[in-house]
Amino acid sequence: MALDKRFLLYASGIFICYFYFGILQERITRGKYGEGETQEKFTYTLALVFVQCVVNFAYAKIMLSTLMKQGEDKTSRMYYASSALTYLLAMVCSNMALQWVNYPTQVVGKSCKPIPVMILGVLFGNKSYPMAKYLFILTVVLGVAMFMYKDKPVSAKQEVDSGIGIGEILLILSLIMDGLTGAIQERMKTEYQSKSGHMMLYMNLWSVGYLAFALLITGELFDFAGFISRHPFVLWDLTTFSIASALGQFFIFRMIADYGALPCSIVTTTRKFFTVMASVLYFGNQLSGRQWTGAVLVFAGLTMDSVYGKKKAPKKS
Ligand SMILES: Nc1ncnc2c1ncn2[C@@H]1O[C@H](COP(=O)(O)OP(=O)(O)O)[C@@H](O)[C@H]1O
Repeated sequence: MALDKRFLLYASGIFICYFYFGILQERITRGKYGEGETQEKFTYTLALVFVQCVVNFAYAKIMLSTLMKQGEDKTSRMYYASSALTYLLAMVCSNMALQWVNYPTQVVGKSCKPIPVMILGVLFGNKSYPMAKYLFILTVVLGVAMFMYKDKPVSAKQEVDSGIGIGEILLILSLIMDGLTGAIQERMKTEYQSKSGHMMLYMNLWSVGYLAFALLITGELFDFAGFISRHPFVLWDLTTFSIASALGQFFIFRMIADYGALPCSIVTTTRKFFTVMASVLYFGNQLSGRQWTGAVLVFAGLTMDSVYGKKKAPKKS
């Protein structure tokens, strides 16, 4: 992973925008709306992702017709249609998983993202990496997972550990979808030299189409409209959330187009690690021994990767 100025700019953009995105996402989805008997929760995942994709699309459209003209796009529409589907399924599966596993488990699970991105990139994205890179990425992922994993409080009632359940299966499916999305994006780049703005525009356009269909079929659109009319102030949070999402995704697509899906997933995973680390330190908590080991592994893996991970393996034909 080359650490030039542009890379650092994109990484900072992702860190800042998704930090704000995370706060708003939690405020919207965990907030309580109304008082007493009529109090309700926000349960409109499809609608939330729909609004997000509409704003992402609009942002890409505005950028492409003003500041960031990127010329003609020859990318196969099949690639946009399929990557939009895998990108949506990844989000839907990880959200659905929350019905069976708790939030920290979901974050730890999803922090393995660089692994499927790497493996499926090699299998389906025509990518190849030097052997050492696998080791560095594994070190980073292991470090992040060790850092984030929460021991169950001793006083809590021991639940029967059922091993792999529906929640875990959904997380694995979500990771596979993330890996496929990255692999298709790599193919777009090598076969059509697809540009960041075009990828953002069309992936979100297809997603809006799929989601509009799903919203109508499930009837969620009407429930969501009712919710908005009962709690119109949520529109403000939805707007700022979507703007953070569009700005963040802009950097994500720049990162993918210029550096690839794997460096992008390493940055997003490292971002989660830093967010948790900042909150531990901010609240004056001590890092546990396991967390220290995790942090050392993350830094060691990232440093090794930025120093030695650059060498390209011979390209597959
Ligand atoms: N390869 C990608 N292509 C398009 N959008 C992406 C990609 N990777 C991440 N994103 C966007 O960034 C958001 C946050 O991603 P990330 O930080 O990796 O967390 P997670 O996937 O666990 O939700 C995703 O929900 C998605 O909207």
